[in-house]
Amino acid sequence: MPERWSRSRNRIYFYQPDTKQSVWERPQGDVTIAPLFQNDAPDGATIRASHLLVKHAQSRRPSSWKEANITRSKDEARRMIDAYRERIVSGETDLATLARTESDCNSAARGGDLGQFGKGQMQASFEAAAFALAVGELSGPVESDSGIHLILRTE
Ligand SMILES: O=C(CCc1ccccc1)N[C@H](Cc1nc2ccccc2[nH]1)C(=O)O
Repeated sequence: MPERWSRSRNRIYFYQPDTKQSVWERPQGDVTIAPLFQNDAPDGATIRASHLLVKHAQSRRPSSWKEANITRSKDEARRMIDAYRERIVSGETDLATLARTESDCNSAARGGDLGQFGKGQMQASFEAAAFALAVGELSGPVESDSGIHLILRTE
C-alpha cells in the first residue's frame, strides 16, 4: 500500500498524515500525493504549542543558545529527534523537560512553549503540522527551514 502524502497550499511541502511527518522535498518511492489538504481550524482560530527543535548544517540559522556553530547533518538531527520522541512516548520524560536542555530554539527557556499562535505566523510546514494535532498530541518529525521539530499541541 503506497504511503499517502498531502501537499500544502502556499510553499509546496508534503505532509504524511499517518506519521505526521512534514518535509519540503517530494517523497520518493512508492507514494501517492493527495491533492491540497485543508486542515480543520477555522480562520482566526489560535492554538498553543510547545516544540523541541534540532537544527542542522542546512538550517536557515545554524546557530543557537546551545551551540554557536551547528555542523551536524540533517540525518543526525533526524536520529536525535527520533530518539527524543521515543523517550517521550515511552514516558521516560516529557517534551517540556527535554526542550529546556536540548532544543535549539530560544523557546527552550520556557520548555519549548511558543504561546498562542494563529495561521500565517509560523512557517507553513510547522503550522500545518501543529494545526493538525489534537490537544495533547505529539507530532512526528516536522521539517522546517529552521531544522527538525517535535511539536506538542497544548491548547
Ligand atoms: O524563530 C525563533 C523564535 C521562535 C519563538 C516564537 C515564539 C516564542 C519564542 C520563540 N527561533 C528560531 C528557531 C525556530 N524556528 C521555528 C519555526 C517554527 C516554530 C518555532 C521556531 N523556532 C531560531 O532561534 O533560529
